[in-house]
Amino acid sequence: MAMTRHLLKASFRQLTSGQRVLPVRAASTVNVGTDQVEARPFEEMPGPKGIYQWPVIGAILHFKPFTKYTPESFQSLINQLFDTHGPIFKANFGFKSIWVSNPADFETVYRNEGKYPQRTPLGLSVQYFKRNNLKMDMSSINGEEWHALRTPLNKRLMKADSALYYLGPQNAVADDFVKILESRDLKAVDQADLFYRYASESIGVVTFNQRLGYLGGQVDEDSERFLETTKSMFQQMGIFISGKALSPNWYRTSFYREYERSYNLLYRVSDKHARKAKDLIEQKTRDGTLNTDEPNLLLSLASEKGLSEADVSNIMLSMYFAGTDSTAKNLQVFFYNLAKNPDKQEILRKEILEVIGDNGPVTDHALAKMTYLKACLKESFRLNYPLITGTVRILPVDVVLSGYKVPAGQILTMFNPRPARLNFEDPDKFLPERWLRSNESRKQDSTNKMAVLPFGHGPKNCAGRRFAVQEMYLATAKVVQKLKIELEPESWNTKFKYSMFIEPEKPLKFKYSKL
Ligand code: HEM
Repeated sequence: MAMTRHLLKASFRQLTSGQRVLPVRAASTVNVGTDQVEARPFEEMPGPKGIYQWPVIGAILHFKPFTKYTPESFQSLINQLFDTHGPIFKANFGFKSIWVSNPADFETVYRNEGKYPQRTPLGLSVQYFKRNNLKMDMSSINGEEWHALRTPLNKRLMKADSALYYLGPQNAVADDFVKILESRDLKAVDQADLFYRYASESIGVVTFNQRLGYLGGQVDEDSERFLETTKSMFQQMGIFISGKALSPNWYRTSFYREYERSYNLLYRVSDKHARKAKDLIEQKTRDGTLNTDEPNLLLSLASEKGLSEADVSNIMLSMYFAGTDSTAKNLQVFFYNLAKNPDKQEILRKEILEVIGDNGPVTDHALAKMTYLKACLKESFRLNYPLITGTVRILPVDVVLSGYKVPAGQILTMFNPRPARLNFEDPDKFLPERWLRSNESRKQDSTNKMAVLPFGHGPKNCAGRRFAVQEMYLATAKVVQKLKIELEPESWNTKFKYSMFIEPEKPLKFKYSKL
């Protein structure tokens, strides 16, 4: 029954706790995915009814001991509800939301999200910002406030060279990663840590314009604490999302206080880096060497007139934080899929050796030629969807989804893991070929581009997607170039679970052998 108690705050607490949803504009327009006239009323939308709609108790009944589901197997519960109710349903997991699984509906949602797309923030972080009287971080805010931060960032990110600019330093990070794999007898737990260090070091090159030292060499005390703190914060967020901590909405629980201490440290270190960037800008301005067209993200944002030092720190911290656990965990899953499919790994190795040889760097030209590498990553995202659900939106207008009228202001969760399976032939197989242009059946498989959206979509999509894939391409190309990735027998049939991102139920044990 302990689990039951936790589930009072259940898997969707991030939606319910202290969330701040901006007021929805008047639902004057009806944007339809199907004909509005024929659409069925919202009230008729299927979903668990009766006692399942009751506050609190309704949520509890979905989970153990009443069913076989736990917060970690939440995806399976949602899949079962889709099997029962069809492609759209409404449910109350402590908070009313609409669950959407049809890619055509995703398209309708994104088409109608407007200039300021709204997503529900994590309640735990909202409490931190409120209590500390701080501007919320970029990924937690909506509306004009969000737009003011995201617009200058997008101006840079939309340029083709925004990520390519960092290829040189990020190649060096990937080389260090390979050296460690080559030289150390790694235990499973060390490996998870190493992936985390790789992702943090690589994104640190972008957000803080420097090597932080996580893969050896010099690391100062602040940076090491920064790494440990971001890691433990993701664990805390996982605990919070699965309902295993008391809500911090009414008083500052010890769990919340620890989270607060962690966030304070992140801000302190991030502010230090932003200040350093400002100082460098001032020095370059004095020297006459400042080039505002240089695609260096930190320096160009720091020289943007409309952004304060605190804004720059906010953007960069959001990017850094969002770019650690996400990339680290998904890179591990990618390696798992390559290890499980040695024939595909061999095809990939052939491509890599043909393009960059056995010692060459990964240049932008090389990346452009590595079509199989890109297909492999896309397939890994499809087979093992990176996040627990897919993203959330609250629309400012009424829409029609799967034939039902949906009023503005509803929380819509786009359950991407489902079409990522159902829309593809042989969905349980790792088949990168399905993404290649040369593949005959590709047209059919990709008829709906919305079926696999690991980075969300639209103006509020993942701000770091170019960096995420670049870092994953680099690590994979460099490792596969030099080493064979295999799994120890005990990891061969690993099951995956979700906290925020996908992760193995037990630490993965890889084996690397020199070619
Ligand atoms: C495999 C790795 C990653 C995955 C699967 C991932 C996925 C996502 C998803 C699904 C969203 C929500 C998008 C939406 O609502 O449409 C998101 C938001 C975001 N991501 Fe990522 N992400 C990854 C890596 C990164 C990296 C490396 C960075 C930073 C360099 C980053 C920065 C962000 C930021 C700042 C947001 C919030 C954007 C906003 O609200 O404007 N992510 N990510």
